[in-house]
Amino acid sequence: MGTVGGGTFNVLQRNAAEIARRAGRGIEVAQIAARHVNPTCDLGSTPVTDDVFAVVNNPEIDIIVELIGGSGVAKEVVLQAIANGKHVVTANKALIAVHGNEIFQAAVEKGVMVAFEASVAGGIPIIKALREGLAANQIDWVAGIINGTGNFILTEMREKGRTFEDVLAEAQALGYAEADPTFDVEGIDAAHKLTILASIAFGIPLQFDRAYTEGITRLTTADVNYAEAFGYRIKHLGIARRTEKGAELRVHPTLIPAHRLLANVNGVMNAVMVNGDAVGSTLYYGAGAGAEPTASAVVADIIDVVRTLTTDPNNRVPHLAFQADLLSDLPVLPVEQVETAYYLRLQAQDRPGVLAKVATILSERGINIESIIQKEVEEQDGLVPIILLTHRVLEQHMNDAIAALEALDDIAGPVMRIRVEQLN
Ligand SMILES: NC(=O)c1ccc[n+]([C@@H]2O[C@H](COP(=O)([O-])OP(=O)(O)OC[C@H]3O[C@@H](n4cnc5c(N)ncnc54)[C@H](O)[C@@H]3O)[C@@H](O)[C@H]2O)c1
Ligand SMILES: N[C@@H](CCO)C(=O)O
Ligand code: NA
Repeated sequence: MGTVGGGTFNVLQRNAAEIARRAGRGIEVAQIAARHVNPTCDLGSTPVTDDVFAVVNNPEIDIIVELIGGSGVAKEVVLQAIANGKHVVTANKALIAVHGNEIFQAAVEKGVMVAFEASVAGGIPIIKALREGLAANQIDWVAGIINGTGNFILTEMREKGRTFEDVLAEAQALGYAEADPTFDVEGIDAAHKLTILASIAFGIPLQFDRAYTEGITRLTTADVNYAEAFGYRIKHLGIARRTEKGAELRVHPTLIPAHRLLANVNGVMNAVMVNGDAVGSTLYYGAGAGAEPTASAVVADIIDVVRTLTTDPNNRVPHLAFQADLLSDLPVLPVEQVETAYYLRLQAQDRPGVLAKVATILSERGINIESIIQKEVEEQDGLVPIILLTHRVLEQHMNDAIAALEALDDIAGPVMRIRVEQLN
């Protein structure tokens, strides 16, 4: 009965009549396990226990809705529910991304469903869209803003000049952040969600440990402003792309052209772009976190499960969109094998010839400069910033170039690098 649990209870009560008309039968909250009753809920006579396994083992119950979070007791709850022949609905992306292969296998063996729409992009029905609406397509890439807390922080910093810590505290108070908010700001939560999206898009097993993850904590206002000067915005994106060599799976701050719709997704809103070979580019937008937006997805899953109760278990929509025995072994590429364009910001000594040395290091590694800004103003200690955009290059060549740049006497401190995507 936390944020999402309370929201789910309230939506189920408020919309009970509409939900029953859709599901074909009433849906009753038979029992709740909670440490504390959520003060937004009027429980009436609904029984509450503090023993979650009392619910999981209650023979009167058909569907267990797991809204605890994490991979501790939540994993036990889900596996025990499956073992007891109950269907499961969860919002827990950490659990699905890390233990989903095991959980789905157990569910298939027992002939039960595990539904997890709320786990990715909150209320946006992106799993439904990918798994069913786009089932005709070969999906080429998926790119999205899939952490509400992080996007809220970046938006408030950019638009109102607020500090990182101040906005994070507000996101926590609003119920957007994970129990451990480093999951939000270090990109772990987004990597959990991207792992799930990539599996459903490409038909590969869940491989969270292969995802490349970079957070937003190192971004500075200067980078945000320089990006704008080049006509870009910085967004924290999850990107999954199918290439001939394998699948890219990466979460990192990204410069995207300011006119793209994704660049204009602000606050706690999420958006996911999906590119399919038949449909082209499609975009899904909505609230990525919060009690009732997330409950919207949880309740939709409950309705889905209720409608499917009478379906032959062998004939249901597969958990990962593709038949469980037909997943592909397309490898997830190490990030060094990923090709992107780059934004680089260097702190250079204000002496002649520095720019030429920088250009030489880049060109020796086949890296073309697209545009460059060299600030006239000294910022500090005789240093002037050089900001440049490159054409696309393999990450391993860029790593090599950055190491060479950082070794120059004329360059002070680490080089700031942000990947650039055109998303077309
Ligand atoms: N908050 C959001 O906007 C959002 C959006 C999408 C998905 N999610 C996911 O939903 C899940 C829940 O998130 P939340 O924000 O509601 O978290 P929360 O911390 O508000 O709620 C979790 C609740 O679980 C309770 N709990 C913990 N252990 C328990 C136990 N053994 N028995 C009974 N209750 C127990 C806690 O007391 C708490 O009330 C997480 O997996 C989260 O990642 C959250
Ligand atoms: N902490 C998550 C909740 C939604 O999954 C977010 O901010 O996006
Ligand atoms: Na969703």
